[in-house]
Amino acid sequence: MTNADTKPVLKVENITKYFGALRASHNISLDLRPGEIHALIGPNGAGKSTLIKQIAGGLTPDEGRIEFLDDDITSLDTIARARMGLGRTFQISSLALDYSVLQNAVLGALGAKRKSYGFFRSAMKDQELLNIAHQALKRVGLDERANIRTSELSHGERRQLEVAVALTLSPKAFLMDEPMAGLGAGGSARLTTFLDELRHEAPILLIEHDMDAVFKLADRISVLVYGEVIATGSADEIRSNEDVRKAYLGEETDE
Ligand SMILES: Nc1ncnc2c1ncn2[C@@H]1O[C@H](COP(=O)(O)OP(=O)(O)OP(=O)(O)O)[C@@H](O)[C@H]1O
Repeated sequence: MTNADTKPVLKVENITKYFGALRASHNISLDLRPGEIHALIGPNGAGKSTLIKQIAGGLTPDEGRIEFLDDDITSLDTIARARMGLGRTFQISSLALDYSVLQNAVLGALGAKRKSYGFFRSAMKDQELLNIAHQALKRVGLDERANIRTSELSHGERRQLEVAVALTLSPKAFLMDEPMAGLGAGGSARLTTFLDELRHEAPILLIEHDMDAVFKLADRISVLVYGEVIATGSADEIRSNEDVRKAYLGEETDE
């Protein structure tokens, strides 16, 4: 289902971004609506991560604007956007590997609550932060691993922990950059089920190379090629779109 009539939570309007002479984003417009998973697909180097970084605040667009919950956030930094409720999981892990699973989750909660402690061990005694952290870990199925060093987690568990850290923010929208990467079939299936539920709490803009997951989960799919959105539509519309088949899905079947 798509809540086609509901107001978007996030609106990207005419974003253009150059790296030197390379136009990595070309006049991109898309939105994210309540309750939906909007997937962003496209060949390697199409500009998916560059777009997500501009939405998250790590890169500034040369042209265009970004609106989140009716506010123009184009000039806000990553931290301000996160505090407004824009949650993000990264392609490259941002976890502190020497810290425990629980400590990583508490770090997330600490940022969200704008609390500061001289020593991190004091934060680890803050019951409010601990509750938020445990709750987030429970939701992704990692609570029993709370006291393990993060470096000892499997790849799949680290991905789960990244989602838990994002959850400590109580996000109003999620940006997820390849959350399934490196997961086995079992891990991928579990994350698919989880994201399927999570979308009702906060919609998800999802970059994902796992086409099975994309076509199973996405209410809408946008296809990015050479920095341009060449199509947006339902899974069926995208599957049968001739331009998309030529530009992208044809390649995918050869891999
Ligand atoms: N900081 C940068 N400086 C210069 N060029 C960059 C920078 N970041 C990305 N690019 C280039 O911009 C283009 C888009 O890259 P981007 O990583 O956004 O693509 P992508 O669709 O996310 O690719 P992938 O699926 O491989 O992750 C590529 O040609 C890339 O080499």
